[in-house]
Amino acid sequence: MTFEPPGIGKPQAVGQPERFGRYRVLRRLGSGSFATVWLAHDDLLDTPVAVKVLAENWAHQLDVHHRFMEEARILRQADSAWLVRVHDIGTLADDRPYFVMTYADQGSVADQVARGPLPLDHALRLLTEIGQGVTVLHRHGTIHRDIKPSNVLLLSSPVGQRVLVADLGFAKSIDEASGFTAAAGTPGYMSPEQSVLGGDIDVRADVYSLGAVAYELLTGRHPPAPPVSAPPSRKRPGLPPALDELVMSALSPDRSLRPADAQAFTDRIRAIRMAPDLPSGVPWWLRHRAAVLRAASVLLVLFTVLAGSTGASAAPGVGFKHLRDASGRIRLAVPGPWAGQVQTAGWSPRELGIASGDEPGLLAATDVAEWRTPGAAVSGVFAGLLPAEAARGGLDSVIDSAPCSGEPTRRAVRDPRWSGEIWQWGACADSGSFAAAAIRAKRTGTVLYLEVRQPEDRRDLVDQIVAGTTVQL
Ligand SMILES: Nc1ncnc2c1ncn2[C@@H]1O[C@H](COP(=O)(O)OP(=O)(O)OP(=O)(O)O)[C@@H](O)[C@H]1O
Repeated sequence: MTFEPPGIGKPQAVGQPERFGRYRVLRRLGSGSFATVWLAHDDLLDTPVAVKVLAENWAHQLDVHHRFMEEARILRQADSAWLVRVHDIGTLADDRPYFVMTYADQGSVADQVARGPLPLDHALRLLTEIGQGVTVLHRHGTIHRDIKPSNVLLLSSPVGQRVLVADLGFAKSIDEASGFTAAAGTPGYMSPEQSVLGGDIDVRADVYSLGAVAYELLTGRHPPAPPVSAPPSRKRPGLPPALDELVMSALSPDRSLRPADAQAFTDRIRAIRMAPDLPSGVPWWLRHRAAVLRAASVLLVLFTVLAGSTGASAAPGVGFKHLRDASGRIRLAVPGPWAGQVQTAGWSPRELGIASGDEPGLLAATDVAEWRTPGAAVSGVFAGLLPAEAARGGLDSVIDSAPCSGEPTRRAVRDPRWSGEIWQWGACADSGSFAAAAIRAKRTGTVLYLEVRQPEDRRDLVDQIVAGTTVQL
């Protein structure tokens, strides 16, 4: 949520207009504090565009009108590949101004981080590009003042995605900002000096926000209110110490301790990215955060979906529950006592650093929220589909860092329907045994990634879970 000066609210609801000038309106993309953004089509140049229109209830407020025009001017003048580009500007019949921008067709960085912490190399690439966008603004003599993941949009490009820094609604010229400045920004991302009414700010306010964005991309959460005392590695062990140092210095309440500007911050991110020993991927215990959060939001957690408990296929003393994921493709047989909480909403192998969208996935555990916590006394099974090419190199290509200390026992899957391998650690972080498996259906070639956590080190249970698993095409 954006912190707004008193008296500022959301724009009034408006119906869908047909056109803004030559731009044919397709649909509404969203509304901010002062404006609504529409997806439109430029029929003359045959290209989609985003059109930002000042809200009716603010059209006669001179300072808001001025700020809106200023946003368009800065973006036009800066004219950078790392910023949203402004192509045109106009006025509606009722005198409201609008400006026409590049349409960012891949959502925002906030959408990505909502799925969980990002693989390190991906997070560093995004930070480099965001830093370049903010550097362009600083060179132009502008402080953004509201850098956050939802204001960083993504555009598809021939080599993947490109970052576009957007929403300069609070931007201020460096010359004006040294005097009296109204408080503005978004809690969680704004520097301590921005929340002081009348305080003076400089480009280092944006450096603080860059630090906050870095913290969120790495840990999945924005930092606590300043002063921030724990580095991101506290939440995500294994990060390079130089990255911890950079994020903590950017988040320093004393701005003289921060990197001098966006350029200095970005140069240090680049140097960390180039280090030969940079770890990749996301530690295994962070992977399911996204799935758990998504499940919580759609209330899929906390009950067993398809019951039908039977002891027919069980090991002595163990009754199995048969479960199915939301897509209906994965079926699992899980020891009944472990299936107290079930989340069926899928997962994203992207969180393992594998290029892929959301895939079917299922987690059944005694406590789904603790699944990723090392040392937690949790038992259960996770199963998620993998793109076939991702597992071609076996488990080596899926697990990038050892989830437990010591060497696992490795064995091939012996099952009439599945091939693949299982790695099993007998004692994992003092919390029982952990097994990981990448298994390929012999008939269809479908690949499934499995994890089993259990208090004892029973191979027979892992084998039975594999044997009780089916995947529909
Ligand atoms: N160029 C664009 N391409 C695609 N979507 C855009 C573009 N510009 C803005 N949007 C989307 O339009 C919506 C409104 O954007 P806007 O910048 O007006 O406000 P906001 O950032 O959501 O809120 P606030 O200004 O209050 O912080 C957002 O969902 C944003 O992602």
